[in-house]
Amino acid sequence: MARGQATILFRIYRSKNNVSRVGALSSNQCFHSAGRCDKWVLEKNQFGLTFDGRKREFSASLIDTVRFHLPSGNTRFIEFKARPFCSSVGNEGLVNNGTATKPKVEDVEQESGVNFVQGGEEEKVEVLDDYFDGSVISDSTMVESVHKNSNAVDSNQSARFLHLSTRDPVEVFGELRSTEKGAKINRSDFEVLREVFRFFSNSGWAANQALAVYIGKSFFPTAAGKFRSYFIKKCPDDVAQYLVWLGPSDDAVKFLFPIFVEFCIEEFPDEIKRFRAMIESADLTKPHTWFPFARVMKRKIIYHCGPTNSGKTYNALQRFMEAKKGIYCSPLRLLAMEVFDKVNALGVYCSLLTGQEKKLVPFSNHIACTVEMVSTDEMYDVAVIDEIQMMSDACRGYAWTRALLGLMADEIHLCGDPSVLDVVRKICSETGDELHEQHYERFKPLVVEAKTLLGDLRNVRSGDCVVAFSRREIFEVKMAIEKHTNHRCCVIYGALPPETRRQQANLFNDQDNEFDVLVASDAVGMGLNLNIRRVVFYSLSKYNGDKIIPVPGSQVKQIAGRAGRRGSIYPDGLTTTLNLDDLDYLIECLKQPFEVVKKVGLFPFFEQVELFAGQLSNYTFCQLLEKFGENCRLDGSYFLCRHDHIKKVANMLEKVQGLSLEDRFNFCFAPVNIRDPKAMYHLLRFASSYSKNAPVSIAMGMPKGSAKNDAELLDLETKHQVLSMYLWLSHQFKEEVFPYAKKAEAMATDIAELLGQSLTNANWKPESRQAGKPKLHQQREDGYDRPRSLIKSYENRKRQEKTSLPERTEKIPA
Ligand SMILES: Nc1ncnc2c1ncn2[C@@H]1O[C@H](COP(=O)(O)OP(=O)(O)OP(=O)(O)O)[C@@H](O)[C@H]1O
Ligand SMILES: [Mg+2]
Repeated sequence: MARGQATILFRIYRSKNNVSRVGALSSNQCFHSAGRCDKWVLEKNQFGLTFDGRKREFSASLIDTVRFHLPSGNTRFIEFKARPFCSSVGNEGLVNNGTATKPKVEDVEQESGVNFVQGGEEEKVEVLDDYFDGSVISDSTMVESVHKNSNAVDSNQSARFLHLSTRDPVEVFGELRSTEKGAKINRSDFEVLREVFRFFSNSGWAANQALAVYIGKSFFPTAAGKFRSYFIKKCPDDVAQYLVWLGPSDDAVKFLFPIFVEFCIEEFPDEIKRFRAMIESADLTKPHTWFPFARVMKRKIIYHCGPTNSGKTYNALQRFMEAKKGIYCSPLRLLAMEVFDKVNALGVYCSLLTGQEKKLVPFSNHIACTVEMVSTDEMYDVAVIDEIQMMSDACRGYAWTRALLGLMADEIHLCGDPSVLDVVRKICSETGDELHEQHYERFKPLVVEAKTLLGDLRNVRSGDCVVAFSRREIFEVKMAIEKHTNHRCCVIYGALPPETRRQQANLFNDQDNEFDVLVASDAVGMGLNLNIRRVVFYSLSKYNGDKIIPVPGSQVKQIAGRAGRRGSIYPDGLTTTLNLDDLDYLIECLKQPFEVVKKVGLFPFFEQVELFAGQLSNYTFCQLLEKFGENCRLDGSYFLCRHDHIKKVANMLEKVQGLSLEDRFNFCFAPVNIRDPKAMYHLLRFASSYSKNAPVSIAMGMPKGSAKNDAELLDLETKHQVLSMYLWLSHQFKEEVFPYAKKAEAMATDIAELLGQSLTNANWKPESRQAGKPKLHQQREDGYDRPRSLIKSYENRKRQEKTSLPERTEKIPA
């Protein structure tokens, strides 16, 4: 090592009572629940930090700012790229310290004349156990805001308080404890001190850091209040003066915090114990350890990585069919059904398992299932997990994560775009599985037609798929096309049952009929085998349940990529927009590289929720879920999946007496459209009957025929969803309690057929399920509504940057 250089080393001590704890390192001090134990040491220009516990990596993400003193007395700042111990953002919950990230050392070299060398480029901080001889310079750690420039501090005052700022908080606290009565403080100083403590109580940083010693956020204000009374009562004069000098500031908070920790450890051992038990029961860290049987296997993972229409699933399915025993995990019922049909047609016996149906084919060793239904108890030779990028889906991601971590298969084929490749690499290195990557390109490049439809639906052509992002728009487009052209339209959107979507897809694919245009929602982006010549975006904005937003680039890519399919009559894919205004946004989306996903979804098993519930009494199930979300701990590669939908159902079922926690948990996963009051009513009815152990009736009449208007069509959609929910529950719970499953199945089949007939004839104005949803349209006189482009403003901005128009056609390589 060059002269004058120093290496950051971490020495780890086991604490006296062997307690080692996540987040043991606070901003300036090392804490663990047994108290403060650590020291900064410096030897031969090397700087080290003693730390509790065994030799292990710790997360620099838990460190905020560290200021330490070199022997010369110069104050130096080391800023570790900080993340508070507990992230208060979104669903992340507490951040675990499983993986260390490289600290960022800033400004140190310039200020100290000492070069700090960090250990290599890799993400881990090197932890050396053998370096120290234990020589300790001083307890010179102190808290300081990184933003504070020491030059700005009055140097005289600074010198005056130096002994305080560097004092061991244990010592300060010891002094407070042994003092009967503190110094007399004059009124104005007292007011300042009150402000300082108010600032401390309101500090989000302190509340976050307090979690490191298991002071929960709800208890923090109480603890801070008691700390204030205690402190002011016993405060020695020099400490009071120092705080007055610091004033209500981050510096004051960071000075007080370690003393506050000492206070809490002494004053609130029960609260700490309780909160700690709760936190530990909401521990979602190291999810790969949840599947010990999968962990003892040496699995071979093959990632088929590429854009849509590149043969990923095809190749994975070849291995699936060759295997003695295989499982195919699908993102959709529809795709599971398609694989089930295809594989059986090729002579490989295959069963089907979705939430709603179990079709057991005699002698079959293969199974096509939806990803939520995958068994982690069965052994397979080959497993396929399709659309693996869905691991990062905000709501359903956990099902893919669970399949990847838990499947007991010698060979697992993952098919998807490259967005989760990095995370999968990381997961495989944790699980010890062998990862092979196979990269794919589209069979034929996708071509953008820059002419667009010039805002006129009369320019649609045979083989077009017009994509709109609401049910209302879909029907308006269908009506306009059928009114102003000779084309007939098939329709596909999310609320339709898979059978109906399939029937519509077949109608569109079949060349011997007049249905040659497809009008579809984003539901077309995945799963269906469609012969699309050109994907035309009617608009590129959609309602996200809250506001109208531009459709995300990855989704645009996925949908546009449906155009052109190997082996179909349209092997070359084209895409464009209805309006010229939207074109640049489309091109931009297609050119965007796949985003690299950093985190994938997790959701607790029932057993984990049950364990957590054991720590809390008198909480409703919905409140339990909320608390779990607030307090769960996650490793850096995972997020907790959104569960507002689950909470909404949990809330509704609160009034149903006699359901066990497990029943509630299972009912909450029933497939129900929470925005459809009729469907919600039926779910409530099903749960009420179930809780009384009474046979659950369907209590719903069959419609007389196909729909004559949109209200009747909506009714058919709802009826099918309710039947689908009944079937799902019948598989989830005891069949005796849902004795009409066969009848429900027959009714569902008939309704899916009626829906197909209704769509073929539909020529009415659509109604909305939800009143008050913002409209995207402005009425035109020539018979159809034209979307008002939100992309336009975006485009205008872009246009100012560019002067030339796009080329007439543009090839997008992927
Ligand atoms: N080697 C092949 N021989 C014959 N047909 C193929 C071959 N590879 C792919 N195909 C066909 O090309 C089409 C697209 O392939 P596939 O569905 O596997 O693509 P993908 O990359 O999984 O796309 P998606 O994004 O739609 O899931 C399918 O109809 C498939 O049957
Ligand atoms: Mg595929």
